[in-house]
Amino acid sequence: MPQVLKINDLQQTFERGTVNENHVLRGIDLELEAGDFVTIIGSNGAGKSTLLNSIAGTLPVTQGQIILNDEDVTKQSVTKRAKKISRVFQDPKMGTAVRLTVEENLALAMKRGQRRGFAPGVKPRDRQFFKEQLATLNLNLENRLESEVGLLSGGQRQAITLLMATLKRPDLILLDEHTAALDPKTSITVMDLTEKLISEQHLTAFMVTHNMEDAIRYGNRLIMLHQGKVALNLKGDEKHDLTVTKLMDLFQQQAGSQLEDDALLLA
Ligand SMILES: Nc1ncnc2c1ncn2[C@@H]1O[C@H](COP(=O)(O)OP(=O)(O)OP(=O)(O)O)[C@@H](O)[C@H]1O
Repeated sequence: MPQVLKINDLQQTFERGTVNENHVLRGIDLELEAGDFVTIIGSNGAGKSTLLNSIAGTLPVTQGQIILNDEDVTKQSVTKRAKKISRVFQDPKMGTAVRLTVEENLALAMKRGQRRGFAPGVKPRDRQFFKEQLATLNLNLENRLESEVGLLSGGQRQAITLLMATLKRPDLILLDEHTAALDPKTSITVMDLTEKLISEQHLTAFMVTHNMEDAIRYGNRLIMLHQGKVALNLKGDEKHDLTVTKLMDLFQQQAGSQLEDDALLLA
């Protein structure tokens, strides 16, 4: 499988040189192959969002390199990277424009990477395409093309955000606790949809989650961040056969300390 992402010695230090200096990422080395779906866990403040922010470019890195499809993007602007990397956040309000309709939001997503005009015009041909895509979500959204997104439920919005993030196939998709704000039933719907979109389009993905069961159930790889480093990097059978107990044991062997279940599960 071709390599999609390579991270070399990524370090992130906040408030350098002050009493509040915080060395959050302390040398992360990671390689992702095409189609890898990596779940990321770690206790509060472990640096999960910081890792995604560094990859997306919203944070300049203190040290290290980020290579995406053989291109060094470490110093590239967020806008330039957004053509290749899409992101879904925890808050359903972040991914969509509330005052625009469902089809206008999708039309904007189709223009990712192009210069956007002011009017999010929707061509009849695209409308048909959006309808087909929305129908695959099984949320009856294909009949809500002209509804303002702000009127939809959190789960429906998160489903649309996912569709928008994958409409123009990204090289990498970053999911930052994207189901954490949803009720348990909706969360399962959105997770199933996530898995379907990732596998159908053979996407390469990172998914941060506080839900250990989800981290174990989904994806082909699992990474645990601890004290600014990758404490566990599980793939293949190790990932496939994982249970919460095995995960805790592995962590204990690796870190030499006991993992508090709560430290991972509590947001
Ligand atoms: N822009 C910033 N400036 C200063 N400190 C920051 C910044 N972003 C994050 N931090 C600090 O870096 C540490 C790691 O934060 P981060 O949000 O990456 O953790 P996380 O693993 O995603 O945690 P959580 O599970 O609580 O979301 C925290 O101590 C946080 O306060």
